[in-house]
Amino acid sequence: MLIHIPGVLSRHDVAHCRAVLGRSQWVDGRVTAGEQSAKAKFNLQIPHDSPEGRDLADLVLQRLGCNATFNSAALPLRVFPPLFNRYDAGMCFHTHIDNAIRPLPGTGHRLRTDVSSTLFLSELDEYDGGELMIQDTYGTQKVRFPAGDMVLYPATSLHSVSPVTRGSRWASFFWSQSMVRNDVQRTLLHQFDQSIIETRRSLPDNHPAVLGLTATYHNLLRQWAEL
Ligand SMILES: O=C(O)CCC(=O)C(=O)O
Ligand SMILES: [Fe+2]
Repeated sequence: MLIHIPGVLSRHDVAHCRAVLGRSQWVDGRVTAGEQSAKAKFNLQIPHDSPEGRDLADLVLQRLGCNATFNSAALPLRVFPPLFNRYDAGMCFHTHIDNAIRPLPGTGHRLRTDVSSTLFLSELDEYDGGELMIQDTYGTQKVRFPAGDMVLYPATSLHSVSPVTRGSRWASFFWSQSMVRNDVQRTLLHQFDQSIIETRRSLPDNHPAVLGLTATYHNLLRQWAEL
């Protein structure tokens, strides 16, 4: 399922990221692409081992850590340090699938990419085109959100970024390994969590219905989580 998370970064955060990115060295985006996607990828990136890239990745990780919707929807076990990309006019990323397994920089661990994310850093009126096109079971979804907003989608989806025809589209993108690998189970848990939150608006936390729903949520997570 596609999930839109508004306001992951504040306006101040977005301005800070853009100022730092504006004075950073951009390189060909193919540095992190797999064999097939390298042939499909025409964009620019900040190297993740650059000091600017690391500082901004830490900022995004910090904001993700306290974002309740991201934690409920992705149920992250490991998060790849966010990368930063840019598509100037004429740039695009043709249809591809993200690599299933990625080395986690500097850790000796690997990460299975269950959930893909794009966190937008450009406002909608700053560029034309540049839609993230995600193929899911309901057809192709076209995604373009305001700066600071993020989309989560199953990493199993074929996706592309349509050509930018005016301006420049800047974003952060990364992958999460989820405690719950299966997208259907993960989506059910997220919807269940949202229903519990709704129920707690009108019932006290010690109400038997709230206790029962909370117990079932945790027991389902216990059944399905892999650590
Ligand atoms: O720029 C985006 O929104 C997506 C980037 C992407 O699909 C990738 O780098 O694999
Ligand atoms: Fe991708």
